[in-house]
Parts: sequence; C-alpha cells; structure tokens
Amino acid sequence: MKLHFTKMHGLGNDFVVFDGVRQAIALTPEQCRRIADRHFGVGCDQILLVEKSTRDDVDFRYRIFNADGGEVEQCGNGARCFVRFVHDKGLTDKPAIRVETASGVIEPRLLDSGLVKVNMGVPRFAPGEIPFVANAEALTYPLEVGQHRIEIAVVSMGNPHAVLRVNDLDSAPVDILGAAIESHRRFPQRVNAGFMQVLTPHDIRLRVYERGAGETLACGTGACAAAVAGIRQDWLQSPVSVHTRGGDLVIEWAGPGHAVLMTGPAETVFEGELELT
Ligand SMILES: N[C@@H](CCC[C@H](N)C(=O)O)C(=O)O
Repeated sequence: MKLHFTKMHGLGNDFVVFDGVRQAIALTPEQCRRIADRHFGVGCDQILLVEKSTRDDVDFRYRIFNADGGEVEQCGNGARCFVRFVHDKGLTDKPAIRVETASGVIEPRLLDSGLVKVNMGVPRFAPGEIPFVANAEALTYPLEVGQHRIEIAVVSMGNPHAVLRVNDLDSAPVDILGAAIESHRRFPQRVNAGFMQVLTPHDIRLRVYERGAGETLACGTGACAAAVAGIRQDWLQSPVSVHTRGGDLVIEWAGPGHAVLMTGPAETVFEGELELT
C-alpha cells in the first residue's frame, strides 16, 4: 500500500505527517520504526497522524508516535506542524483550531506572522500524574542516577518531563545521563529529560533527551516544562525565550492553574510517497 506523506519540522525536531482524514491509516509500532529509521526509512523523530475526531467540540484528532514505535500523549513542535499541515492541505481554513490528543484538547493558532501559538494546557506536578515515584509532591526531588545524585523538577505537559539545571549546557552529559534518566525506575512510563542552562530570568538554553527518540534538536513540550520548572523555582519570569540547538521558542506562563502558551515556527520540507508493508 502506497501512502502519501509530508516531511515537516519544528526547529529541527522532524516529523513524517500522514493525512488520516482523507485515507484510513493504521500504523503498527514496527511500521513506525521503519518509517522513522534514518537509513532504511524516511527518517524522523516522530510520526504524526492527523485524523477526524468523534467528538463534536474539536476540529481534529492527532496522534503521535515516537521513533521507537511507541504512541505518546503530546508533542509541542508537532502541534505547530499539525496546524501548518491542516491549512496547507486545505483540511480547514480556521486560524484557531481545537485538537484532541491522547492527553486532552490543545488549541493551536496560526498567527499572521506565519508563526504558530499553541495553548498547551495547564501543567501538572503531582507525582502520580507524571507518573513519578515519590512519597509526596515537592518543587524538586533528589534522584540517584548511577554514581550521581542530581536534583530534578518533574512536570507533566500531557507527557512526562524531568528538568535538570546545569551550569554549562555544552559540556552536559546529555546522551549518557539523559538515557539513564529516561529509563529510571522512578519513571514507570519513562520520561523526557531536559537539561537547562539559565542565561537571564527571560532566557534559557535547553537540550532534551527525548523518550523514545534520543536527543532531538528541539522539544516543544520540553521547552514548556523547563520554563515552568524555572518559573516555579523563581529563576525565571514569563515570557521565557528558550534557545535550543534548532532555534528559539517563546514560552508564556502566568503561574499555577494557568495554561502554558508556546510560540514558534513550523516548516514543510518535502512531500513523498512510501510503500507500507
Ligand atoms: N518532540 C516533542 C515531544 C514528542 C514526544 C516525547 N518524545 C514523549 O515521548 O513524550 C515535542 O516537541 O514536544
């Protein structure tokens, strides 16, 4: 079966996007891994499947699969690419869209500037909602990782994040420590591990070792989680510019109980067809 796809990216976090509105598409974890493979497939960090929703209070549903084949709850850079995709494909002409994801409804909006602003919902911190194994809720938690004892904040942006502050992002052991945090036994559903360097109260540098994809050039939900974790600890003030290796995002958060707003670009790279076996 031949499937049309669009290759997109948000700050270098790249996606293979399928139109599941006009054609019925079901992907197995093995098929996702093959599509995402950078040598034998198209290559991407995540696969996005745009579908009709059965709910009448939303415009679409979109599903997200990591490069390792696992379906996940949320994707910030993907949300911006999703909006650009449904507009470019003529699936809607509404600038503001309500979208069902596995972890709830988000509201992306295409701005006149061409950037996309997404209401990513209210962040959650209770250990059970991450999920993270802890006796009680705290601002940060000590975590034993191999020989190291690190201090992390945990945030759910619909998907799970651990955020660690470092002094120098360039020398941070993102690969080794990121992989160890991702599969730490205190995160029963694994976790995205963010390494944040605070530059000023309104600027951070961020690298994220993503669950199911390894380090990516940018992570939208990771940027939201890092900004929120920094604001809660009084290191940061909204708005926060998040400088990733793929470019910049702006995150706004008015504090507990408020939704996180993320603004950034979404780009189409090319269109193609692939044989799904
Ligand atoms: N790149 C994404 C996050 C994708 C999902 C994540 N790896 C997870 O497993 O939760 C983003 O931009 O937010």
